[in-house]
Amino acid sequence: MKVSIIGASGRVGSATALLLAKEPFMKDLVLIGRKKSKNKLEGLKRDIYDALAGSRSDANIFVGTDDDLKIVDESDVVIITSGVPRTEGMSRMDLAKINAKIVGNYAKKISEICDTKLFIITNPVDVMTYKALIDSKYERNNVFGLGTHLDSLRFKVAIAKFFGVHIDEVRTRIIGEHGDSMVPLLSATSIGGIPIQKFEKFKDLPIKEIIEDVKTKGEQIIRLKGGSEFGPAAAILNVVGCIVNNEKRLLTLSAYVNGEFDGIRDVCIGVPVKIGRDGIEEVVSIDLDKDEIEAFRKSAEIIKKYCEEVKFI
Ligand SMILES: NC(=O)c1ccc[n+]([C@@H]2O[C@H](COP(=O)([O-])OP(=O)(O)OC[C@H]3O[C@@H](n4cnc5c(N)ncnc54)[C@H](O)[C@@H]3O)[C@@H](O)[C@H]2O)c1
Repeated sequence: MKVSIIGASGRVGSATALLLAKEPFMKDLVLIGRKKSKNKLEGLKRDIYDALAGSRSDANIFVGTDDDLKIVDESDVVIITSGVPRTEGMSRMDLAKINAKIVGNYAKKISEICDTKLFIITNPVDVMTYKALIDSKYERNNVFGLGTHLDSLRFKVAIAKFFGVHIDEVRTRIIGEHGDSMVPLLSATSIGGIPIQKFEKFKDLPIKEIIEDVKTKGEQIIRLKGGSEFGPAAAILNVVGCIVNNEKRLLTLSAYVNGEFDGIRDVCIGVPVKIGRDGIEEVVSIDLDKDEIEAFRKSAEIIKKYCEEVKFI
């Protein structure tokens, strides 16, 4: 398996590089950054090789810059994490125009080099996924973003802690924008296969507080330690693992929807997708509660407005 990470000198890129390099499926890992990041990437490569030796893993690591992007040729997946990150007090959408130029430019250049899958992490991730899809002109199954997968994991942890159960017992998801308008799906939440509403403790679940905590988790981490890295990196690894092992898991990623959900069209947004060797193999259309579909529609409208704004820049 060959995976390239664009923006590998950054927080999320470097944490992802370490996790991926340790996986037995990883053969060639390419770390890409701007020219000025070259030394940092060389240092990262050496550091990861030490970590691999210490954990009895093996992979080949290559370093490249914007000037030699051809090194990504034949990648199974190209992960894009490049961009200006949020600082305290900024919303993810504040970054849309700045980051659209960066992501769009990489998407176009990569598509001129090879056929691959583009996996977008840069925020606002739904808008960036749309931009990457438009500018790469790849088929829609080959372009997807981390979407609300990380938010869903955060929601899962909160539910597991409240009910005092192992995290694997909880199944849940959040759809919509990776941002303020995200939509937690209680209708799709179960513990040990039992709908959450059937538990006696459900009536005491502080759902509003939990959702607010999930929504602000990224901001909390920025305030406390500068930015998140391990959470996103683990979520990214989940997705790459699904592709490599053709797992066909239903994850909540940012995908192009065109009518699968209540007629919402031409936008990239967090939805349940079946992910396997061919990337997004299906956008899984599900029956939502009335308030959930209304909230999802609003979320799609917010993202769509920004997609229109960045489409041609
Ligand atoms: N989707 C998610 O769940 C999620 C989670 C965490 C972070 N993010 C996003 O991922 C992105 C990276 O976050 P980070 O914490 O690693 O940031 P970072 O600042 O640590 O790294 C950013 C990377 O982008 C590169 N970069 C910056 N400006 C550039 C430009 N003009 N051209 C090319 N490359 C440029 C930097 O050199 C660096 O490699 C951000 O947009 C952040 O908001 C998304």
